[in-house]
Amino acid sequence: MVKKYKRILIMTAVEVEREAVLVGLEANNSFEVAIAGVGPASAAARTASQLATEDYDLVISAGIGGGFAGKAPLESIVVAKEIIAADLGAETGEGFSSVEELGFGSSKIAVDSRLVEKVTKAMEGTELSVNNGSILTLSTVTGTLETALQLQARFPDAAAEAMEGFGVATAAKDREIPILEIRAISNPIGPRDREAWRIKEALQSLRKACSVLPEVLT
Ligand SMILES: O=C(O)c1cccc(C(=O)CC[C@H]2O[C@@H](n3cnc4c(=O)[nH]cnc43)[C@H](O)[C@@H]2O)c1
Repeated sequence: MVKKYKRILIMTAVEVEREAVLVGLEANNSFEVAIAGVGPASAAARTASQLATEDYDLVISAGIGGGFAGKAPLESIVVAKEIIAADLGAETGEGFSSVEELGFGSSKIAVDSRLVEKVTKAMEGTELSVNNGSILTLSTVTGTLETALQLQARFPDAAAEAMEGFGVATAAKDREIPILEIRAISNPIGPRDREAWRIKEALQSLRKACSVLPEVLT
């Protein structure tokens, strides 16, 4: 049985994402939707500021994101099973070393699997395609096939990437508040083709995905 939440903070990177989330939620009073800015540093700082203003019992990082080939098609939704800072570590002659390998802490933040299952099931009840997998946080949008393949090799369970999840999750974890990350896929991860990004369509998917949240979570 998944608990019900009284006050939920949703952080989006930019205003168009915030608007999509708000339309989906239909002005539900249990939710606050705030702007994180682009990238993990801004996201962590702004989430921490927001969490200092009120008692929230759930935090969600939401927005558009890139989908890995064969894992998350355009306009589908990914609900994170785990949130991973994929570029937190060191480049070495033998490849990438994570902060875990370097002995500096953790690049992974866990998500409550029962909560993920409940939210995923509810979203599947709309006509959305919903997948679960790790969502990677990167400060740089992946723009080559080589980097995409390297990321898939390092994180075989990854379904999507975006730029804020780990920042939002770090601020939530600091206050021991549970976290979710939800991404609507706007582009494939790989060779950069900005013209092919389906931002409008992904925002529609994000709106639809968020429409189930009041019933599932509150
Ligand atoms: O086109 C660009 O050069 C560009 C560079 C940085 C950010 C953007 C955005 O559109 C920012 C919006 C937001 O979208 C997320 N996002 C969407 N697709 C991806 C991706 O493939 N990899 C990483 N992040 C992605 C991200 O969370 C941004 O905040 C455009």
